[in-house]
Amino acid sequence: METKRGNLSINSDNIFPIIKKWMYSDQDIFIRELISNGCDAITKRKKLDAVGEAKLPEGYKPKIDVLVNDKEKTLKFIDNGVGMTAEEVVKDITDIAFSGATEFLEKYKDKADQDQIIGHFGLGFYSAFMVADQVDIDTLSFQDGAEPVHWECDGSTEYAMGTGDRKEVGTTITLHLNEDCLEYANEYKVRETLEKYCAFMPVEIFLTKEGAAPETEIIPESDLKEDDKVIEHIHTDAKYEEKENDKGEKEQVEVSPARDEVKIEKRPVSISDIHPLWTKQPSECTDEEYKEFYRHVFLDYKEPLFWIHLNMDYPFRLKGILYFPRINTEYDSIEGKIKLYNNQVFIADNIKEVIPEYLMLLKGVIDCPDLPLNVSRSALQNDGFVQKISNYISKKVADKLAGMFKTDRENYEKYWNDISPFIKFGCLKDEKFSDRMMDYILYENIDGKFLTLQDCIDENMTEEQKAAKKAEEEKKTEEKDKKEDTADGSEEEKKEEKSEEEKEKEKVTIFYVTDQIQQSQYINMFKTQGKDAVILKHNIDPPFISRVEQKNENVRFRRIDADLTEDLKEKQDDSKALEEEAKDLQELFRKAVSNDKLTVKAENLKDTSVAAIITLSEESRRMSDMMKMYGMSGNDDMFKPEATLVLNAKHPLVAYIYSHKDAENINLYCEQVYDLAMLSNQPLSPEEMTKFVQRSNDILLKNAQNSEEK
Ligand SMILES: Nc1ncnc2c1ncn2[C@@H]1O[C@H](COP(=O)(O)OP(=O)(O)OP(=O)(O)O)[C@@H](O)[C@H]1O
Repeated sequence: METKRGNLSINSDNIFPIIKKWMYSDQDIFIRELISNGCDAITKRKKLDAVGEAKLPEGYKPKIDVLVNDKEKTLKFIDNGVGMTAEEVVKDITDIAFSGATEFLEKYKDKADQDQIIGHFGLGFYSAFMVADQVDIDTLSFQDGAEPVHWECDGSTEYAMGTGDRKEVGTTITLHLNEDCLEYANEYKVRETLEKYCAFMPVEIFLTKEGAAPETEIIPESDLKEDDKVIEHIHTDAKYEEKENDKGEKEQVEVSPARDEVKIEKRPVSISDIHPLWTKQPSECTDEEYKEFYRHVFLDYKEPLFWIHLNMDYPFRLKGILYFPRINTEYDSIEGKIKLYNNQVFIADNIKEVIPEYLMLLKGVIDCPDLPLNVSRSALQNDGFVQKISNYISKKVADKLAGMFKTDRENYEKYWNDISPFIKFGCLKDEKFSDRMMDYILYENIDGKFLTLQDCIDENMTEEQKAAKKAEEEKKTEEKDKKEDTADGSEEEKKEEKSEEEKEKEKVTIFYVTDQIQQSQYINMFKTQGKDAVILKHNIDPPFISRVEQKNENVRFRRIDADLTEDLKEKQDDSKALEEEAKDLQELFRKAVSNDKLTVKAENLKDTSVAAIITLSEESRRMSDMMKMYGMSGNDDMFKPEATLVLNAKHPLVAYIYSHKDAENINLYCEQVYDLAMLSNQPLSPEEMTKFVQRSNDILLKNAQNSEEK
């Protein structure tokens, strides 16, 4: 073939500077693009063979070799795919591919920053010019009588094409690396990039350093395989030693047998696993395989809790595995990773347009060949199809969890504390997921048992609420029966509007604990009176319970120190007297602790060991917690939750204070009682703590002196 010179059909004088600059951020994708082209060419060749249009040679093994050469500063991609004829090189490379690249750049060059294109698909062959000053193609088509072609282009708009010297069908792309990109002549850099993008490509990929002496290994002759490149056969004779036998005679004993071994070139190991686990049927995969895949892909040596194998063919194709990772401590930040693939080609991590946000906390792989990847991220966001994918994944996760709840409750409970942050976050972020999951949310109670919301409601309903519920149900059935009896059933349904007060009355209160140590006094009181509370101590819980309250109008959550339920108090015989007592005590305590806004209540608590406790109004505490979370509270007292000091009128100390209001040390006692109640609710400030310790010492000293006087 005569050497032909031609012009690339492009508008811009030189698009390569644009390619280089524009793509700078993830330059390494050229490796993925060139390997993908090689894979496509191999797939085409196999297909042509399958339909009888081409014949694969005996023992054909599809593969792509990647050769790095740091001396020559080249990087080569060699495939044994279909190859190209001269006409095809002109048509596919100089015309089509180039116009594709030009169009691509025209479209996206101004949007590069804010509107990144997913995975930069569509740039193809010309991405090689991001790192190379010159690119050569050496190719031989599978077609009968095809001549080898050599094509080269130095990054200007001109190219040269002539007869090449390739002997076998397939294509070699040679990149003459530019001075700024010599890192791609480094074996380790290329290996790292191949592992990132090509770890699951459907064709085996082998990386070799050109010119380096091959590594060798010695194996037993019996393990030799047909493909092994033998360097030498090694025979080692058996070894004997002279030893004395039982009879005291000397004899030759064999100490190591004769060996036949071979020195071979180290067997190449493919960088790609061509059959990744997600491509298999879930029924064919073992637990060990799932765990091994997880370790290998995420380099996380903590075993995952469980996983979901996604496998869908219709209405779109999607396969993948999502793992629920184990969180070590409640303080571990949860950081997941979802790797997105398109036909086993890695696209990117954590693409929030496709994967529901809360699932990013999981770890996993998703392969969706139908994803429109050559569009911008913002377009993906508004794409109905992408939305469907996201919904499907979300539904699958909810189904799996619901299934586990129903059929494997024991494990579900075991994993609950690990998985609940994901689930609760999901409920907050995704309305549908929340609807699907609400019945399967567990609440661990103070005895370590796991309850559903309905269990919590049932156990916390007061007798009045139970009676009211029963009455309402009976009324409903009666009305239904009546309606059925009326021939035309036309009677209009009368809906009774409930007043706010009625609604409030109907609400079942579920108490919760956020800190088992700090709130232990309250927990003990609850336990003694046979009352229950659930533990909700994760950061996600405050917004989560607000969501549950919104969704279930008849439920309200109160922290265990929010209020005193009637169950903890004696049936009051003389509330008037208690009110009077509270009034006097309030005056006394306000003066003693120098806080004229302090609210003091007197109650007859059943638990006579408790002298005083603090209650914090739920609303003001939630507000204050929220302020703290957003770092807005500062030292401002305005956001401190409203505290009430509840004194147990039945406790002898409280009774003493009440009946000795004018005693000499009464302020000291009041302050101490107040601080002790505070201490069982929250840590004291450093100043408060210092005062408390000093005062405790004073009281002890006074007590000691008194005993001495007696
Ligand atoms: N290694 C190869 N073997 C055979 N043909 C090839 C090879 N590399 C490229 N081609 C041909 O050149 C064409 C253009 O390649 P290019 O990578 O620019 O775009 P593409 O692969 O068609 O699409 P994409 O934009 O998704 O990469 C290919 O469609 C193919 O016909």
